[in-house]
Amino acid sequence: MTRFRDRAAFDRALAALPGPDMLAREAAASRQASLTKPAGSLGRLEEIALFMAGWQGRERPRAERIRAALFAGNHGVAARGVSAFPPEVTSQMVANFHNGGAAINALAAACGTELMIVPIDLDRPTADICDGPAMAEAECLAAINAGAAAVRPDIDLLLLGEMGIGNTTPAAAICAQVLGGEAKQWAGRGTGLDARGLERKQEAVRRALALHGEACSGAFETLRRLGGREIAAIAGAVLAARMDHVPVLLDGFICGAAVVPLARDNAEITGHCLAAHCSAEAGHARLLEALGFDPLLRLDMRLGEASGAAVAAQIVRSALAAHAGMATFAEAAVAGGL
Ligand SMILES: Cc1cc2ncn([C@H]3O[C@H](COP(=O)(O)O)[C@@H](O)[C@H]3O)c2cc1C
Ligand SMILES: O=C(O)c1cccnc1
Repeated sequence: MTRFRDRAAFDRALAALPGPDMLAREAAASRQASLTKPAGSLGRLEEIALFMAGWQGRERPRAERIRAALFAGNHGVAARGVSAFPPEVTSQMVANFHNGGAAINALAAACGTELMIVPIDLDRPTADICDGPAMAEAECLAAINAGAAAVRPDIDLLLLGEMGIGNTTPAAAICAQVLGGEAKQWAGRGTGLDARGLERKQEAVRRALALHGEACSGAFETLRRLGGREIAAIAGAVLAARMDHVPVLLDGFICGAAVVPLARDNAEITGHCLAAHCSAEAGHARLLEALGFDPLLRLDMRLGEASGAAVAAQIVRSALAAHAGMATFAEAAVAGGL
């Protein structure tokens, strides 16, 4: 199924976002108030349980079917030496994901999530964003739909992540374009660039903004000009998840940057998303603040691949285990507080 037939369908979906099921959320809140603990004593775990209840439409939300969707794409701008690694690492890592040898394989197994790897046209890198738009309209739409195709309404929680050598450069360009600020505030060391590499990366972001800035009129056009296939796929998955009432855990800097153009068009888009962690990439803390996210974890991770989301999924599991499994004051014959 193609979720978005054309750019207009994408725009329409973004303009008409469904909200959470407030009745289910209220039912979950009354259950929570009756559980054998001082009110509020499970802190953010309580908020997470209510968030999940609202988006799943269940008083006792589930974490049985968790899917990590990992999108991969290649980037023309990588030829400018903006990454510490060569572009062929993208497809080599996709092979590694299939063989079970990457960090995300271990972390997804540790928290019992299904792992879906979606390489998108790896043999056709996007155009260099310093020279022209990253993608043609049809290519961007196809990438957005590849992201949307990873979403099913029966998923309890969707983790999103990416792999694409060079992709912190388009991510930084998107942030600088939509959120403002200097290229150097958004361009970080990525996979471990040295000082000269960092200068090349900042220059690439400046050139991309000078070329595309005024033409980035809305979410689709910003993703098409400055993004990449895996970035557009994440944006498509976030929007499709909202349409299907599937809660989302966003991974790191690149994943967050994919949401930034959507949030400029409709700030409500972040409602069904949690930020898994604050990565060590330079611009991530500022990005999270701009989107209004308070990340679940701060572990100085800077990997991508949905790795931070897979760790944070354990916290969501814990929140739901307490919410569904605890006894009420009445059931346990424990005296209630004042
Ligand atoms: C072996 C390896 C595994 C990775 N897994 C994720 N990334 C991460 O690094 C890349 C972004 O950083 P930059 O913009 O500096 O290239 C993305 O592929 C991201 O997912 C990796 C990078 C490498 C080298
Ligand atoms: O924040 C991230 O997820 C990240 C940072 C650097 C490189 N790859 C991913």
